[in-house]
Amino acid sequence: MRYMIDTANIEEIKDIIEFFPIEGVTTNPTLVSKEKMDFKTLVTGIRDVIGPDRVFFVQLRGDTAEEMIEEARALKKLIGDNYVAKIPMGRAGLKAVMTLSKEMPCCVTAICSRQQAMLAARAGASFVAPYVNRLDNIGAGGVEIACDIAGMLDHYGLPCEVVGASFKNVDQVQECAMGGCHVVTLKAEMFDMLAGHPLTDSGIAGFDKDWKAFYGENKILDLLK
Ligand SMILES: O=C[C@H](O)COP(=O)(O)O
Repeated sequence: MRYMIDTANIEEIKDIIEFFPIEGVTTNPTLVSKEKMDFKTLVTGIRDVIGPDRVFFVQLRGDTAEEMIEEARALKKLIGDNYVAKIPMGRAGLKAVMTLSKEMPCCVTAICSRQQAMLAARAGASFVAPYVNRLDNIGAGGVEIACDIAGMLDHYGLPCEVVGASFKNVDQVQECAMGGCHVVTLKAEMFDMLAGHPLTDSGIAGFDKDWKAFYGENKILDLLK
């Protein structure tokens, strides 16, 4: 399973990509609006921070397939080949994917059922984004749906990956990993939740104490001089 960060906050992105293995940035209209910035400045700012080797998902806002197609082409021109067109599930979205997927990778988002994902994949989407926590919150089994979708796509050999979205805890992420989800996109605070463990902290503190008992404040390079 690979990781992306789900934010439009440039400072969060800078921080997380420095310390964690992040394949890309996903955004949505809520996250983008939260930054209260000129849209073009924000998008180019994120583009410049993540560079050309990480993917950048920006969600389209058009009401029709034709509007979405125009938006996606303009965004690709601005961002580059690492742009992924994030397209809301629905009739217009599927129609847009059938054209756009010949020009750029597409992610169909707001996926809440297995058949939505299957339709998106058949339309040509490279990614589908099921909303894990939002489904879990209503007792609809978000983790199970995301994992079933991953299994279904792999079973049929479809070139489409699950980007699990909307996570609130480590268990959801881990269960998606065990269930074959290809990617998860997480809020910034989740990365430290995944990386941390009290036994890790106490183990490392023990090494530090034992080292200092003999070598004091010397570091390895001091002792190799
Ligand atoms: O784009 C979709 C978001 O990842 C949804 O996340 P959320 O449920 O935390 O708003």
